[in-house]
Amino acid sequence: MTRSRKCISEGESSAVLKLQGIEAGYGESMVVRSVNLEVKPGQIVCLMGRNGVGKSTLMKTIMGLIKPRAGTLHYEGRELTHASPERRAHAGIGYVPQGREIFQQLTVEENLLLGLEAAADRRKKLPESLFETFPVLRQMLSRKGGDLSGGQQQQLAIARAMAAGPKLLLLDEPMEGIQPSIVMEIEAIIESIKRDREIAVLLVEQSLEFATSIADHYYVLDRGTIAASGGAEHLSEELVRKHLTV
Ligand SMILES: Nc1ncnc2c1ncn2[C@@H]1O[C@H](COP(=O)(O)OP(=O)(O)OP(=O)(O)O)[C@@H](O)[C@H]1O
Repeated sequence: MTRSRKCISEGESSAVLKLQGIEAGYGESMVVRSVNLEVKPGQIVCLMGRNGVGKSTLMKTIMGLIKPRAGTLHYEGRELTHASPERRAHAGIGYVPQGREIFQQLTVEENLLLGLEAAADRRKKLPESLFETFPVLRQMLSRKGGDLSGGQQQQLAIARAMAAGPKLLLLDEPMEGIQPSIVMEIEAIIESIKRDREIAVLLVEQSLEFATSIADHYYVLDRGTIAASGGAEHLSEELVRKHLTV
């Protein structure tokens, strides 16, 4: 008895993100229901599901942009269920929303410097490692964000979220609306994050092929609840037919 309790508490403390019974929605409508989800340090976790099932709503709830109606959120063992988005960012959660939302009129450098505002150590200088992951951005520091291609803007959005050195990165459909040739560049960036294992990633992604090739773990959301989860090697055709095809 004592032994099993110990195991449970060790499991809890090792998660970088742990959601228990999360419920969230808009006005009268409940979109996300009873969601339990866990991301361990350095893991790549894929959140999958058809359009409109609540993936973005869940990501916004994790970032604190939508207040949960029930449930708890722990980040590195600390409860942040009711913390503001700013507090979560300072704690080490980086977020790249669907559609990127970079500042079109600001330069690449200014966009990146804004990302530093979330840094817990109030650093003023962009880390050199950022340009090792995103070499293309170094040559574009003085260009306006809006002048970059779709793929470069996505890189900028991810780099901005990484500038402050997060421990958890939330990526909401980073490949959406990007040319197939550029998709590979974004995939390579996520692969390099995985290689370093310093940042855990919760990734909304529709491509089964990519999810199976990169993720450690997957969750399938169906009408707001977790319909399936497991090691990414167990993502099956049957599961896809049942929960992912339209
Ligand atoms: N601001 C909002 N106000 C009211 N309802 C919303 C709002 N945003 C989303 N919804 C509704 O919540 C539900 C879930 O939307 P959400 O964007 O979370 O789904 P999703 O799984 O991310 O879909 P997609 O893959 O199309 O982005 C949908 O029915 C949507 O219409």
